Amino acid sequence: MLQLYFICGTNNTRDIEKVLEEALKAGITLFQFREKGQGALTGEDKKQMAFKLKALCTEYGVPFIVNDDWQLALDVDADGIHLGQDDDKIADIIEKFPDKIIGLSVSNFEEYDQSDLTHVDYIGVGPVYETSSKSDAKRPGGIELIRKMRLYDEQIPIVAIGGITNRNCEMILKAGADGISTISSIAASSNIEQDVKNYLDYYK
Ligand SMILES: Cc1ncc(COP(=O)(O)OP(=O)(O)O)c(N)n1
Ligand SMILES: Cc1nc(C(=O)O)sc1CCOP(=O)(O)O
Ligand SMILES: [Mg+2]
Repeated sequence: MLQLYFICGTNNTRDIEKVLEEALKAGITLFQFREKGQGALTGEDKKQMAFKLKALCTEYGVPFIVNDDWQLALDVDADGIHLGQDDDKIADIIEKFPDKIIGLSVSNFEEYDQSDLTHVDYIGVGPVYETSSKSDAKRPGGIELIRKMRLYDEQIPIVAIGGITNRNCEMILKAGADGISTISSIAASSNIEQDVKNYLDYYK
C-alpha cells in the first residue's frame, strides 16, 4: 500500500480529478487529499471534492486518506487519516477511527521519541530533500534520515517524503523506506503514466 503514495490538493495541479484518475490508472497504491494553502477549498466545496476523489480511488481499489481534517475523514468515510506533530493528537480521535489507516509525520528522532505509535500504521519521514510543496517543511535530513530511522525502528512501516523523484527514489528504498510519497513529481508531471511506471519498476 505504501509503495507509491500520491498526495495532492487543488493547489498542486490544474485539474485534480483528471490528474488523480491518470495516476490511479497508472498504478499509484495510496492517495492522500491534502487541501491547504491560499485559495484552498473549504466547507461544503471541500467535502464535495473529497467525495469525488474518494469515489475515484474506490473505483481503482486504492485507499483514500485525508490529511489533517479528521472531521472531513469521518464525513466522507475515508479509509484513513494522516496527522502531523502539530495536528490533533491521534489518542484524542482514535475512538472515531476504528479499523482505519492512521499515518503520522515524523521528521526526526526527537519527534519519534515523543510520539505514541500505538495506533499508527505508518510514519511519514521527511523531508528527505528540499521541497517547494510545503511552506513550513523542516530541514531536509537526506538519505541518512531514512537509513537511521530504519535502524532506530526496524518494524514500523516508513514512507519517505519531500523532494522525491524517479531519480532519487531507488536510494531511498535501499536506505530502508517501505515506500515513497510525492506531490509534485506526479501532480506536475507531463507524463504521469510513464513517471508512475518508473517508480513502480523499482519494486520489481
Ligand atoms: C505521508 C505524509 N508524510 C508527511 C506528511 C506531512 O504532514 P504534516 O507534518 O502534518 O504537514 P502537512 O502535510 O499537514 O502540511 C504528510 N502530509 N503525508
Ligand atoms: C506534505 C509534505 N510533508 C513533508 C514532510 O517533510 O513532512 S514534505 C511535504 C511535501 C512533499 O511534496 P513534494 O513531493 O512535492 O516535495
Ligand atoms: Mg498536518
